[in-house]
Amino acid sequence: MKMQLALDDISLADALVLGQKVRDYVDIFEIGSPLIIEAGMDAVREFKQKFPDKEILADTKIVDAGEYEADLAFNAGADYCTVIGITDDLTIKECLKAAVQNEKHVFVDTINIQAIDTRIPELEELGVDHFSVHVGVDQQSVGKTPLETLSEVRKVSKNAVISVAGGINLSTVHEYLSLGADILIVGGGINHAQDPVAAAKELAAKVHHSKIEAS
Ligand SMILES: O=C([C@H](O)CO)[C@H](O)[C@H](O)COP(=O)(O)O
Repeated sequence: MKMQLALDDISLADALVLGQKVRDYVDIFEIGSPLIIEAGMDAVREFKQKFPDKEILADTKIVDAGEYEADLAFNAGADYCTVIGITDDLTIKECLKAAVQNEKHVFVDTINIQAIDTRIPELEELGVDHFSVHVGVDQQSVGKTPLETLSEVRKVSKNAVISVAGGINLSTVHEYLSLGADILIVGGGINHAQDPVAAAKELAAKVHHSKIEAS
């Protein structure tokens, strides 16, 4: 299992400093949506340049102009971008087209998909093979977690790469280790920890010792 660090409510300068300190523990650096809004694709470019041995995910959360926006992320050096699963199939297909052209990948974010059992097969029919099971920060504030959706997606997905995100931290990580995700995403659980480097180290030890390997 891989660990992805989501860099969300942090400045680009601070993110680069944190990235340097935790680089040994992190497999994928995620340039989070708030950081993209603040710093744009320069954040992706800077991370790719400073950490060429790491995978970079741009959490673009695309909802329209799929090919154009996905290209922005790939051209900046992202290995992955994200598109919202409840958006139009045309947009999903345009993102997939950009991914194929750039030899990169698109994660479809499951945020707010109501019917997992029908939407996941529909998306796989379009060619989707990467899902990010995600409960956003606003839904987390009313007690939601991605646990149930992760089990559902694992059950209905044919063979996709699956990541999981939404309030995962040192106290809750054990609940996710055996549920079949390939990538565990942590944002606040590291960034907001009292000691972010120690939290990253401890989380990585658990995640990397989990039996499930990312493809
Ligand atoms: O995608 C995210 C969210 O929508 C804010 O952009 C976060 O990166 C994701 O939820 C992981 O962060 P935590 O929930 O703080 O672990």
